[in-house]
Amino acid sequence: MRSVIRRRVTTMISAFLLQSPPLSSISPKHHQYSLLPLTTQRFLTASHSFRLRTFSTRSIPNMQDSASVSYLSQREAAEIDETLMGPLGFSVDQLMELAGLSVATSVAEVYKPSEYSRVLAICGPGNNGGDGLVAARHLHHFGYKPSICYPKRTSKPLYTGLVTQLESLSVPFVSVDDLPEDLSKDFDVIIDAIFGFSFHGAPRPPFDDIIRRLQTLQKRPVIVSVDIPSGWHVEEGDHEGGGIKPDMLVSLTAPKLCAKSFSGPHHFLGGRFVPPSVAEKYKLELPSYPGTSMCVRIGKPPKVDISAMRVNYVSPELLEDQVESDPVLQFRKWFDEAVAAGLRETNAMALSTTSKDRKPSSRMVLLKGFDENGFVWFTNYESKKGSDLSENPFAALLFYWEDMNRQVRIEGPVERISEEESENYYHSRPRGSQIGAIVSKQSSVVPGRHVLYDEYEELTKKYSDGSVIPKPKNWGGFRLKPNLFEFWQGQPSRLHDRYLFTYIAVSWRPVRLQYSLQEGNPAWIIRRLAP
Ligand SMILES: NC(=O)C1=CN([C@@H]2O[C@H](COP(=O)(O)OP(=O)(O)OC[C@H]3O[C@@H](n4cnc5c(N)ncnc54)[C@H](OP(=O)(O)O)[C@@H]3O)[C@@H](O)[C@H]2O)[C@H](O)CC1
Ligand SMILES: Cc1cc2nc3c(=O)[nH]c(=O)nc-3n(C[C@H](O)[C@H](O)[C@H](O)COP(=O)(O)O)c2cc1C
Ligand SMILES: Cc1ncc(COP(=O)(O)O)c(C=O)c1O
Ligand SMILES: [K+]
Repeated sequence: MRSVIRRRVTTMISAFLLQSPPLSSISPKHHQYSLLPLTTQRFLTASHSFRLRTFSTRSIPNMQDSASVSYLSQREAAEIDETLMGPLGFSVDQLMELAGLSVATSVAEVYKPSEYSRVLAICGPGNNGGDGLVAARHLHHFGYKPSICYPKRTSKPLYTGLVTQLESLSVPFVSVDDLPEDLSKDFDVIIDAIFGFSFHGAPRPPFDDIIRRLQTLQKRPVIVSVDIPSGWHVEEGDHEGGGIKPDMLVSLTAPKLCAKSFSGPHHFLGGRFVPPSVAEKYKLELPSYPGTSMCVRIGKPPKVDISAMRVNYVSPELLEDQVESDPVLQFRKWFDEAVAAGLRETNAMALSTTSKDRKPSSRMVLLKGFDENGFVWFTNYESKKGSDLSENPFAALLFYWEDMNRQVRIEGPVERISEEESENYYHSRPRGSQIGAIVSKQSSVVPGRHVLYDEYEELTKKYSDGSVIPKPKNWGGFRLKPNLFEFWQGQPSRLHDRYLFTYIAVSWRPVRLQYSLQEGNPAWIIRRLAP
């Protein structure tokens, strides 16, 4: 019996894959690099002079050209939905869960709960409304305070289950009559989950009135539309004008044709469940999703007002008795925490040097070790920083661990490490990087990339037998011996915690200290600084 069912399902899937004609209106533009991820394609088309390189998906924003993403008609959207839930074995609950999660993660990418906690999800009678219920549940778990307006409930177990789940989280349900006239007083974000791709005709009560209120609000919360801005024609968009103007649209599976006329700042796609067979069959051009994310930004990068860009840092307080008396220990603690938090390149630091004419310059380098003797990095001694340091052997290091609202400054004299230490480190590096260090006369002018590549190829051949690649004399490490540290922990309203550690020769004793010497490490003086 089971094998008969399996055979039937297999036949259905093959029939679906082989027979259904591709959707005419979504035929992709011919693309020279169509087998590459879209991000790479864009990179290649934009700049042919660069060689192909792979990006870590976490490292570049996924902003796709809207032209390179497929749009679906109403019929096509419904057909894909049926296919997913038919031969491809998905259930509606599953797709709704994935859709709602994609909406919640998209909201969380743009509207942080610290500023946009009060969310109202207005849910319609169909699956679009169900997506709104699921999104509200996830937003609750992400730290938002959602409320639900769900005037036309259905009695299907899927929906009653979603309502029960929200009620068990004490998420309030508000009736249309109880909604405040001015929605911006009570809500920071409105999730428009009223109508999705099955909307037709003109909105009927009570949704006509709700949509009218969303259109006409003067001062309003941000509006996030799920799949379709409610009231818009699924293909023509806001063809009569005067429809709602969402700030964010989260398209599901693939954007519908109406999304072409979406001009708001944030267009996201949540469809990280579309099997490749569906994308291939319907010739869908879909962006790649970054990392483990359920959503990806599509459309044009948002226009930003740089002067209004700011983050209000919210962190646990850092009080006097919480900082270590030994700054190297304190650094280790924060460094370990940053590594544990999964920050990328925790050891990347800005290194500032000055030349003999006292002009400063900064660049990033990688910290390769630290202890009570100092902080070590490697470079070319004949580079700009190398010559600066021979002219003025003092430097400043700066770490910024953004996700943790933390900054560390370190200053002090610098010296070269021993040849032996440099040799050891050099030979621990990948062979390609060792050859790279020979090839690069760092900070000198190069006529073109080919010069570097030619020499690199030549040396790669030369050392292809695995023999030792000699370290160039001018390549090695520097060690900064700190006489100053500052640990900075971002706090709300710019009232940050800052602790300055200064190294005082033991023979010298300051008279008035704002913060006393601590036992065990008499040489370091710790003072709190005003932010
Ligand atoms: N694979 C996917 O793309 C997924 C999509 N999901 C979400 O599902 C919606 C589509 O859901 P569906 O249930 O088919 O339709 P809607 O939510 O758009 O709404 C249908 C209900 O709305 C009523 N309706 C339609 N027009 C009107 C109107 N003018 N006024 C009032 N009410 C209207 C309709 O009633 P009818 O009596 O008119 O039939 C229905 O009750 C899609 O957009 C996604 O959000 C899945 O959740 C995940 C997978
Ligand atoms: C994250 C990051 C880490 C880097 N690490 C090093 C490094 O450890 N050593 C190095 O010589 N250059 C490193 N670089 C390159 C430098 O920033 C810089 O371009 C190069 O050293 C030349 O600098 P200079 O001309 O000021 O000497 C790094 C760049 C980045 C973005
Ligand atoms: C030119 C150069 N040298 C050295 C380094 C240090 O890193 P590693 O020794 O891990 O290659 C970097 C890191 O980006 C670099 O760009
Ligand atoms: K909607």
